[in-house]
Amino acid sequence: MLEVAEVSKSFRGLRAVSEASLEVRQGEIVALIGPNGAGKTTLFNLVAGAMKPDAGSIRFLGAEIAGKRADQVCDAGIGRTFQLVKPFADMTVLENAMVGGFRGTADREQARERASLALQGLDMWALRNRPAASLTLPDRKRLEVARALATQPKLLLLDEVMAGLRPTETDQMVAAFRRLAERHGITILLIEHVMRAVMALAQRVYVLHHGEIIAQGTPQQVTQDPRVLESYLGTGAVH
Ligand SMILES: Nc1ncnc2c1ncn2[C@@H]1O[C@H](COP(=O)(O)OP(=O)(O)OP(=O)(O)O)[C@@H](O)[C@H]1O
Repeated sequence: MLEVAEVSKSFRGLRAVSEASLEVRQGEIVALIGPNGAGKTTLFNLVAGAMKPDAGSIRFLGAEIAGKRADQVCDAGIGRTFQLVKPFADMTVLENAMVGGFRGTADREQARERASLALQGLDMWALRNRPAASLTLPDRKRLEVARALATQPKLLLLDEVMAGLRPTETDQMVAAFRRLAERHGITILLIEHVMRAVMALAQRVYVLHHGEIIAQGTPQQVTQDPRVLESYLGTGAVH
């Protein structure tokens, strides 16, 4: 479904992503892990059209999307969340989710329907009339996912949506993503530091370090890889 091939991106001489390649198949849940500053969000930004790669190719469903604008990538079927969640505070939960629901349509009812489905899928329906400003951090994170889901993506990019959650809250979100994948066939690529979630969710994991993919495999394989232990998991930086 997604094929990232030898993609690079530098910022004034700093090579944030260096010839990185990865692929996500239809129906998979794949995790991208690595230390702070490894280039994970930059790689997401390249896929999602927020930035243009200096080199390399990014194909989605067989079509080249490298260098396309964010709205074009979204229209092609890739939804994303942002690490810093900033809902429209005065709008309700439903209205915030509807912002995603208007992708490719100006029909208010259609947007409401998509947003409602997204909120139900994340067990947030009961909160629909609350102002977003009143939400707790975990609920703001879920709302960010709901907004992305309401765009009805084929591929969902999740950027650290479980950071700051308690273990029980993490488990609830993991269960919600499992349901989404199983019932709605959504494919997920997630950046995550919470290894509890990675181990429970991901079928395959890529490890990024200094912009390079240094390991890939099942969660069990990568967590036993000496390079991964040295650069990341052994550092005590993960939960
Ligand atoms: N727009 C930008 N301009 C300049 N440098 C940037 C920009 N975005 C990212 N960087 C730099 O690129 C490197 C990779 O950053 P990135 O945010 O992609 O890492 P990350 O793996 O997502 O980290 P974290 O886990 O902390 O979110 C860092 O050194 C960062 O400072």
